[in-house]
Amino acid sequence: MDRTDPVDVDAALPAHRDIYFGGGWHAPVSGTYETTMNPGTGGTLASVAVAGQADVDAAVATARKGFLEWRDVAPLERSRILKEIAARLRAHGDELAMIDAANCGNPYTEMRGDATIAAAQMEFFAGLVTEMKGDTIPMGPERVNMTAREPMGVVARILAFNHPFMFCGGKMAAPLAAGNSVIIKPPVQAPLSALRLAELVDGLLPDGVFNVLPGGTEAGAALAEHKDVAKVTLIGSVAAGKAVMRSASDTLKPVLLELGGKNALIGYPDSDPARVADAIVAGMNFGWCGQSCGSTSRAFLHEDIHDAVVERLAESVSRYRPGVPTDPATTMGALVSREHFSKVMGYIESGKSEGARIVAGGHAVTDGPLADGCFIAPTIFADVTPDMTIAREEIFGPVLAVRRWSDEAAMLEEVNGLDVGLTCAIWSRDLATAHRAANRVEVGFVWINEVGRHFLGAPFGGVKQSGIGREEGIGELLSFTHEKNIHINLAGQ
Ligand SMILES: NC(=O)c1ccc[n+]([C@@H]2O[C@H](COP(=O)([O-])OP(=O)(O)OC[C@H]3O[C@@H](n4cnc5c(N)ncnc54)[C@H](O)[C@@H]3O)[C@@H](O)[C@H]2O)c1
Repeated sequence: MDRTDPVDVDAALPAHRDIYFGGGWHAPVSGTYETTMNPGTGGTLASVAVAGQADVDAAVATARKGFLEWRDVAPLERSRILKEIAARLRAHGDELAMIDAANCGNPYTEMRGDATIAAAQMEFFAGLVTEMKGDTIPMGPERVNMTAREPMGVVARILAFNHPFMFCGGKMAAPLAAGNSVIIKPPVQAPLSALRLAELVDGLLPDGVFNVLPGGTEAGAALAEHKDVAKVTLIGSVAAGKAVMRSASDTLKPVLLELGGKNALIGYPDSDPARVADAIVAGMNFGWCGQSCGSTSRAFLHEDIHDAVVERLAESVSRYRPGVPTDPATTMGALVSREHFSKVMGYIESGKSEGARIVAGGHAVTDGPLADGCFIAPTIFADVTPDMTIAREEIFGPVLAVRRWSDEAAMLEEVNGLDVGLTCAIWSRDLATAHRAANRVEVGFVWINEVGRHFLGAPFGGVKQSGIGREEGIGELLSFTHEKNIHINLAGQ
């Protein structure tokens, strides 16, 4: 099946809407189900179980049993099974992409890429199973002292809504490769692709090794608090990150937090205005409505190039036009929910009322088939000042704030002036200038003359309140292990 003939949404949806753990499907103990929406049509897609404390307890117990079996599976056998999962993800990429397009509003064609990335992440970590290596410490002929890396136990992964399937498929990879069992808590707005993944993977792993608990804050908090969850991770907002860390503190479990950002793209005076304009648009991830933690949503343009760049932005952004997310021709989708749509529209109104100048967009889109969906035109504000709300808060929507600068030190101070620090893109023909700036920006990931891309193997994560820990490289695998030191006295008996 190719992109001109995508699968039917209804046919792609999972048959199961309950909670998946212990290798089977379970109705929620409370009997609670909630409808999940199609933000492109405003219609209802399905009614999905909401896991509560009792479901979390039952799931963790089966995950613990699954772990005890999985940790003893030989590494290369674990690798073989993970590669089989990856093959299923690739084989079902069309339907998974269609589920996400319908459930979270991102364009089908972009989500097709997400399914491929999830499979690639699975293959990447499957290839690293033998890299959980320890050390030996010289102790002379009578003693052996060594460290071994062991899996931790049950790992809970709580996920954000912007790439539902890619996060579910990709983030289970490292903990499973290291020999842990995994409980996925998919995003409350878009749980359906995770349920489909459970259907696809069912039977490949020992029971309880992979589990999916749809639900909201109660399920997330119960996982973070649970004494038999060895590590909890979150992809989500700064506020949720703080809540998860607080919940985890009662049992002193480690956390891995991938949180929000308000990232800068810096244009130096020697850079090419046309390239910078294209980079600004690309870095915003307008395809999925700017709903990306790494979006460079603050553009700092030197006064020598500011006007030349800004005058190109409207044309550069014109290739993104909101459309029906499930249509393969669509270049820009819908925001994930009516609630989030209203929040983003509120930010746009604040930009207008606080005196910023609209260069593009600034309004909802309701033409024809988009009438009942959550669509907003790609929006660019110029003449933004540092005190404006749109210059300071993560909007997580298709809204870009352009700043003009002349003094490098003052510009860098402003770039670093927020409590978050995830990514930064730097544009200059002079690598010394760019490298000096890369050195000074307080973030975890820097692009020079590039923007937006992730590179499998390169560690991704934030500093300050953008998070704790790194993903997408070998460090992610090792972060799901702990070191045990074993000392042997060969002459002891
Ligand atoms: N750094 C990254 O890699 C990355 C990637 C994608 C998204 N994000 C961030 O995610 C945010 C957007 O996603 P969102 O709206 O789904 O975020 P969110 O914080 O509202 O929710 C994220 C997840 O956390 C759960 N959750 C919320 N409160 C919780 C609590 N108190 N205890 C336990 N679980 C809780 C939610 O149910 C959901 O599954 C943005 O801030 C974005 O920057 C970060």
